[in-house]
Amino acid sequence: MDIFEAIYTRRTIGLVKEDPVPDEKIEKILEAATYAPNHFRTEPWRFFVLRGNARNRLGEVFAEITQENMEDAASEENQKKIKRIESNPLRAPVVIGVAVEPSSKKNVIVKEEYAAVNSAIQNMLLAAHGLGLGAIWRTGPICYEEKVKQFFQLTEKGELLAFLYIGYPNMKTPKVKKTPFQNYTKWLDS
Ligand SMILES: Cc1cc2nc3c(=O)[nH]c(=O)nc-3n(C[C@H](O)[C@H](O)[C@H](O)COP(=O)(O)O)c2cc1C
Repeated sequence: MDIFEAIYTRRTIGLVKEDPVPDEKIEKILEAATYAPNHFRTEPWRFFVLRGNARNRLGEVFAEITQENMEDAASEENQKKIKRIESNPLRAPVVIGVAVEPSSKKNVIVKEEYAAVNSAIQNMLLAAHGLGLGAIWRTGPICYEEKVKQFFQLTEKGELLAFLYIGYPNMKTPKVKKTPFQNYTKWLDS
């Protein structure tokens, strides 16, 4: 796929089939991630490929966090919400957690470590699209909870930046209207 075709036709695909994704495709996505720019070549990305029951284990962590943050977790409505959130990681056959582990090398600016990982994530989304897969980048406050960090055994400085839910698309590609770049651009020539 031509690079511009990939960029212009990639859309967030929130609904995917349960069909498994071959390891080779997952590996290509991970490899694409590692080609992202990263200042001082710190390679601050960490990947966690969750499939099968690992997704249930993540769901249990989501449920615990949700429950702890509720005033009345026992109410019928809240119990339903907890169950729904617990099942969230089952929405795709593959969930890749992408985290940043900022390097402690001299001169490294932490913000830039985040920038590198976010660039890697975009590479992953484009690679998934190029391989005929659908993907959605999911976050929300739960992403940044201590228990999620513990689940992935991140260091104190580490942070989970994305859950990429990946599978074969099970929805029509949404149409989006993009704001022309002119609206956000100033050309400075002198
Ligand atoms: C940092 C980040 C976090 C996101 N988190 C979510 C999320 O939690 N749930 C969701 O539905 N989409 C999430 N998205 C995806 C955006 O909603 C999506 O990219 C946006 O709607 C534009 O659609 P497009 O990707 O098809 O252009 C996230 C995107 C980014 C960059």
